[in-house]
Amino acid sequence: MAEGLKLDQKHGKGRVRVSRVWRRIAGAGGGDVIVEWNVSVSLYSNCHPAYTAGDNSAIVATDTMKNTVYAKAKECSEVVSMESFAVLLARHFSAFYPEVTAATVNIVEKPWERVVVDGQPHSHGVCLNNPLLLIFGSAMVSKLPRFKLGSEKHMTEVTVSKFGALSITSGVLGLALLKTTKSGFEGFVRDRYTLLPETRERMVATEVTASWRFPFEHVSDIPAKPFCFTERYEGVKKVLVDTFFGPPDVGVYSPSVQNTLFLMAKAVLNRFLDIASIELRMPNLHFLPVNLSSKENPDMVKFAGDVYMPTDEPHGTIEATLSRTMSKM
Ligand SMILES: O=c1[nH]c(=O)c2[nH]c(=O)[nH]c2[nH]1
Repeated sequence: MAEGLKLDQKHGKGRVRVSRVWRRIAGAGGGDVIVEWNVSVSLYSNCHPAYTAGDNSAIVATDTMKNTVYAKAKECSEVVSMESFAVLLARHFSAFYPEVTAATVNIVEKPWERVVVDGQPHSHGVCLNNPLLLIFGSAMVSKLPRFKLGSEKHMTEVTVSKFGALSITSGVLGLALLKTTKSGFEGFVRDRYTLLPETRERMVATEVTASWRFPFEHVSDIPAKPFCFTERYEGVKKVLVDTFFGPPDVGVYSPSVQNTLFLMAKAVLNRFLDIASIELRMPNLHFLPVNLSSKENPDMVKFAGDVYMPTDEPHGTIEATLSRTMSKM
């Protein structure tokens, strides 16, 4: 490497789309299982000569990485969670290639769900965002309490080093939540640039991105139970949503997105001891009160908590990570 320069690099294949079908006998909790995953792979290896001298001898071709995703999907003869598939892939890349020191695998799942026809789970039909859906896939998964909202997606990121050191997170992407009331924002800094009025009555809307880290530090620490990650995903989503909304009849007052975010994160850590930390990103998606008037028509639309203009930009960006320390919070 040239004097005074440092090169950090990795390479991989992004957005490898794979779908795996497991054929199963129809019947109680049965039927075909299909998943659709968008997989990204990054490999850490010493490829400096490729950058600096055109020497590709240490490069695993990204095309090979793509092929491996399909080959490993084929090898999974039993239904696997996407976290388990990510671990399997990351272990393969870091162990199989002498050049590779660590591998990161990201997966985002498209939320296909078994369709229900005449109250009966269909043996081979799935659709996206089915609000009626109560089960998906195998008998084991079907026993989980499903929490169905909308178009949110399940994601995971797994890194495995050559010696099995592990980092594993799961998350939810785009969990859209809105309350028509029980939200306000008061007491913030006021200066000559401030126009926003203080309020104890507003709508609040967000699209939560959450990512929670498991405490497993080595591949051998991963629980043997096949669907523990899927179960945790459903559980975390439910805790996040329940905390955001509060009880169905009275709700819960939110003095800021910041406070609600904190309570959501804390509820997850309190409920699930196998989660070490959680990162929440909660954009504040503004619904602007609509007032329309002209000299001739001063009261065309006068806002009375009824007509809003939904916006998604610009939006507030509220983000925080809550982690366990040794002492109890
Ligand atoms: O809950 C809120 N947090 C903010 O930081 C903020 N800033 C703002 O303009 N509105 C809001 N609302």
